[in-house]
Amino acid sequence: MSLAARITAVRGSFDLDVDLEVPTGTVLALLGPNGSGKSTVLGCLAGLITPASAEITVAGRALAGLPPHRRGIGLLSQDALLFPHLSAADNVAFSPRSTGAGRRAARERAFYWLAEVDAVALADRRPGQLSGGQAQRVAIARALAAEPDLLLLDEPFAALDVDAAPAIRGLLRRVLKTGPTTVLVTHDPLDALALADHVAVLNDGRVVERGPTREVLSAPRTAFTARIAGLNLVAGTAVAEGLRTASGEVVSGLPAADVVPGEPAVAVFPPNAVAVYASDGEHRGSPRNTTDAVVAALEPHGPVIRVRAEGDGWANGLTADLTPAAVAELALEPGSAVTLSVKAATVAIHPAAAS
Ligand SMILES: Nc1ncnc2c1ncn2[C@@H]1O[C@H](COP(=O)(O)OP(=O)(O)OP(=O)(O)O)[C@@H](O)[C@H]1O
Repeated sequence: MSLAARITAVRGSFDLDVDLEVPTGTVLALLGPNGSGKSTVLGCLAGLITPASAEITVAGRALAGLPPHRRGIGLLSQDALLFPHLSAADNVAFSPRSTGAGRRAARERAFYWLAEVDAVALADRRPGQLSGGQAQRVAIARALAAEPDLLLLDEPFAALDVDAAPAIRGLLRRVLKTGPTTVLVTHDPLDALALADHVAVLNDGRVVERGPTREVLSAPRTAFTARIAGLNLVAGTAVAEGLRTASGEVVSGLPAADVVPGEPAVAVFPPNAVAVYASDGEHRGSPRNTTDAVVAALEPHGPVIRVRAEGDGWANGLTADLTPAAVAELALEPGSAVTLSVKAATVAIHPAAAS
């Protein structure tokens, strides 16, 4: 059920004007800094905020003007917001019950979804007896048990502690593979990488960039997106020591807890983790994660110079931040041959959406 939306909204002195297209069954991440309008977009889609104007269709059905409960939308926010007086199973069964399912059918559907999120053992507990991560599992089951045409995720990991977040992120990645059309709001590019097929970058109420997640985040076309993303990304398949690229090179790094060997993954590291050496045939630095490249461009970036590299294999498109003095010492200019080296300890390996 694809989503098409064109929304304008005014909140005090803030105005929003966005259009979004999300193909059936895919995940769009809305990425942007605080106050850029992400929650306003979700609120308008969900029917919780009245827009100035809105055309919203899901699978050709017009939603604007419908009350929230008739939109066929599931909403998952930072906090699980479970009904405190109901057990986990009854919280999940509430969704199908509210759309007309009988008691037994609703309970069956609740247990199906509790099993999907590995929470059957929690079925009889009240929300007060659940940890934050457990409650969020139940909330995911509740959102999906409604079989929504459109799922809205509002910073779903923001309230979880750092230990719980990777498991929930992994769980969402699994259920979203075959899940409904989804809009994910986040300010964390890693969430977008893990879950989203496409991203739209919001700034000050406008979409400033959009496209396939990896493409946008690894080669941002606007300085604004580069500031948000600001990361080097190398895509491939997770292996024990890190990641193997499509051309067979291995990038060593530290896998996040939810990385599964053999599954799509990205290696992520900041530009200031990349060391640049003159290419004199001698590889210095760590022998791992060392590759030859050519300087494609040099751009001032605040107090540093950002060196953009091109080359065969994983060096292509990497950026490195150097001091002006280092750039002068190495006599770097476009076309200079260099060797790049990245310490494995600075490389994080994360699961990635498959596309
Ligand atoms: N009730 C309100 N009245 C007036 N202005 C509001 C109201 N709610 C939000 N705003 C303004 O609307 C703008 C967009 O807010 P919104 O919450 O959509 O941004 P966001 O990208 O979701 O931010 P965050 O990441 O902080 O949640 C902000 O400038 C905010 O100050």
